[in-house]
Amino acid sequence: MNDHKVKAAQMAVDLIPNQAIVGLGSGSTASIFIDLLAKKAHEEAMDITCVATSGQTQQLALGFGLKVVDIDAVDRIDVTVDGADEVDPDLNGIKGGGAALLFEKIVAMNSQKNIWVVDSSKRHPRLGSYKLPVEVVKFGVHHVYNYLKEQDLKPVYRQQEDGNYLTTDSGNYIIDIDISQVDDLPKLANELKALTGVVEHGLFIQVCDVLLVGNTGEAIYRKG
Ligand SMILES: O=C[C@H](O)[C@H](O)[C@H](O)COP(=O)(O)O
Repeated sequence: MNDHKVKAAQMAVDLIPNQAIVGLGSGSTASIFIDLLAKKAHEEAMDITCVATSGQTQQLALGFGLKVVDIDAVDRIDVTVDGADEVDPDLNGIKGGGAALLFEKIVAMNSQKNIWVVDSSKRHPRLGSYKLPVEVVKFGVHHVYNYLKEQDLKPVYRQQEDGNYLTTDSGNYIIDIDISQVDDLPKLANELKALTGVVEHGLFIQVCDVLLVGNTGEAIYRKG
């Protein structure tokens, strides 16, 4: 296990109160958080209810003995802990490296508080080093691809190891685009959302409330 990820995950576990309804993120750092949360919940006999952001996370959490319910079985989510692929100084970020962006965003947007757990390699002065995942329904996907290409966003279909296009938990494809030359990211986010066939994108703007950085031990709070 990566020590920096463990440290960030442990910092997040320390912020989870008893009787919380917790959104569980996806990815390697979120997985460590889930492991540590389950241990704490067991040791301290905490009453924790969880909502998962992917099938993989759900299986993992159930395997650790956590109580996981459907998102529509709860009226609120107190706090969600998730990883990120890239984070800027305003705590805006790119997510979806593990293709879980749609459920992650749904859970995040319905959470009272969003905590991201990262190491400092994820922090960048501006977003765009990491490719932005765009989740697109299969029907007519190539037309969306062509449009993104025309916009000079250098689209690439996300593939599995066997060469087939990766399919998300919702049965969609992922197209990764290059946003390194895009200045107005909120405008791009709106344009992508308005594009027919696009289900979601991995730009998370003003979503993260607290960034926990494992290797420095920092807790950075979003301003405003
Ligand atoms: O779809 C995946 C998620 O957005 C992850 O939270 C993100 O890719 C970060 O994952 P990791 O903690 O493994 O770097």
